[in-house]
Amino acid sequence: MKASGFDFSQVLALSGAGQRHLCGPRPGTHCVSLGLCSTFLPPAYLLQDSHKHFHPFNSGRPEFSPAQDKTQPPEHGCQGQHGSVYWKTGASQVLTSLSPDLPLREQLQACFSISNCPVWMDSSTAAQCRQLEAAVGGAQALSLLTGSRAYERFTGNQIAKIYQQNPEAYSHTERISLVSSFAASLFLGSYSPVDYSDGSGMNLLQIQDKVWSQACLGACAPRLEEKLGRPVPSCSIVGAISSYFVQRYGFPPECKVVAFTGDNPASLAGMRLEEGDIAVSLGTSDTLFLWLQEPTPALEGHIFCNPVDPQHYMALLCFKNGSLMREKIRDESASGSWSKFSKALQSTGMGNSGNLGFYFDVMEITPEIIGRHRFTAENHEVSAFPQDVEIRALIEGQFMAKKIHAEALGYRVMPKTKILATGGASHNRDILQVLADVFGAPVYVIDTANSACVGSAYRAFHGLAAGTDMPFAEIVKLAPNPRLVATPTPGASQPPRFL
Ligand SMILES: Nc1ncnc2c1ncn2[C@@H]1O[C@H](COP(=O)(O)OP(=O)(O)O)[C@@H](O)[C@H]1O
Ligand SMILES: O=C(CO)[C@@H](O)[C@H](O)COP(=O)(O)O
Repeated sequence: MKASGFDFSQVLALSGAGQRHLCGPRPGTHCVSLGLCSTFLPPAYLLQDSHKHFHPFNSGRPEFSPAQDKTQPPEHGCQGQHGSVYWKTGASQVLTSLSPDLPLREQLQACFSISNCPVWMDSSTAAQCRQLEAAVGGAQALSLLTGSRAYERFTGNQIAKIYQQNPEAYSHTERISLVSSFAASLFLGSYSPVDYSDGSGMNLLQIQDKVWSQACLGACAPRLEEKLGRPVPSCSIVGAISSYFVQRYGFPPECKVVAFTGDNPASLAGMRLEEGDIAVSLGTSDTLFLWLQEPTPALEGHIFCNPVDPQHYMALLCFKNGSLMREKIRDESASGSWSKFSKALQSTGMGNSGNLGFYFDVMEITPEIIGRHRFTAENHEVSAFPQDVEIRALIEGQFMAKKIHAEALGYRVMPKTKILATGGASHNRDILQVLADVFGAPVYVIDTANSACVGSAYRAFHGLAAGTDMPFAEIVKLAPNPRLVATPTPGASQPPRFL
């Protein structure tokens, strides 16, 4: 397989992202960079339930076979960051002695102490968040320590809830994996450590010292450190491929597994972000991230350890009302058609004649707010807009919120700033034009919208070379440059005429 200027057929490393994008192994190659599950891991294993939970190994769907690899669409469940998997006492022994004659599902289905595992869309842990913040001296103190104030989806709070509501299941848990380290564990045939970058999405890791915070662990659940294992740098080789994959699927025994990470850190690697750039991922959620030399934790947004440079950091803002909200407005105001949605953007002007809207059908993360709010140029709140105005109000409102929140964290659009767009909605040029106009900066896409997937491939190369101290930039220097798709319309940064 060749992609992005690299010949991946020589790669004997696996590196993944807890995400649904994947380049799986293809006949005659040894490479793999993968996003969690999709076509390679049997979708059945990680089937997702309304984005709230996923079920390791219990969906009853057909077992993976190499033939299925070619036919399964890469859309079946899995999750991004923050999801967790609970291995039952004794599971490690099963994992290390898998028979290549049997499917994973058959052998592992009894290995989990929790069958419906929480994923990032679960926001039911507000009480645990308040307890965690109180235990470490408040939201700001927690943010300084772990890079984020307490967030409902962050894994420490999810673990705390499981411990409080189901102490028996918790006490029968010998290991807790993130979705990313869970997938790596399958390939290793033993428990994989959590990497620093995905580990930063747990409210448990001291992002500067790269160790679990004893105060946070103690506030969440007892004996948690031993269940999590020691975190490792994101570019660590965590071991060799298990004999199960060698014998059953023909992986070369020399194949190494590089620590898996979350979808957003993997995307940062895939987009080869440079200082001053902003990456905007328009997936199920909308996320915005950038490379930071120094951490600047705040009460809004997150600071994670950087996945490709252990000395540096990345910032991330997550907006829950992203594509699913756009789909709702598309269905209501554009008869379910993206092309009609685009026409509405083309037929309305920048600034929407002063009409402004904020659309949060589910409780938003940044900021915590729910409901639809529409305002006319005269600042009157109204309950509806004409269809075309509604569509532009949604898209302009979404991007204005991103810009305002990013600036509150200290981001500044610079003359050399590139906006790198990825995710499903980055296929839509008209949406990207609004992005360019609101930020006043050019928008680029990389060859594939699956930046997390390609980032995992780069990380695999980087992991193999890490012992040689080769910087990530050197690893990706042959990759194609991002493609310019939208530049700000002249006058976009001027105050609108209707004011
Ligand atoms: N042409 C389009 N215009 C706008 N949005 C689109 C378009 N095509 C796909 N999408 C959106 O992309 C989303 C999926 O993005 P993707 O990056 O695959 O998701 P995930 O976050 O699950 O990886 C869908 O929810 C869909 O609304
Ligand atoms: O919670 C976050 C980031 O903190 C989300 O970005 C998840 O990582 C899921 O991403 P999508 O699959 O919805 O894009």
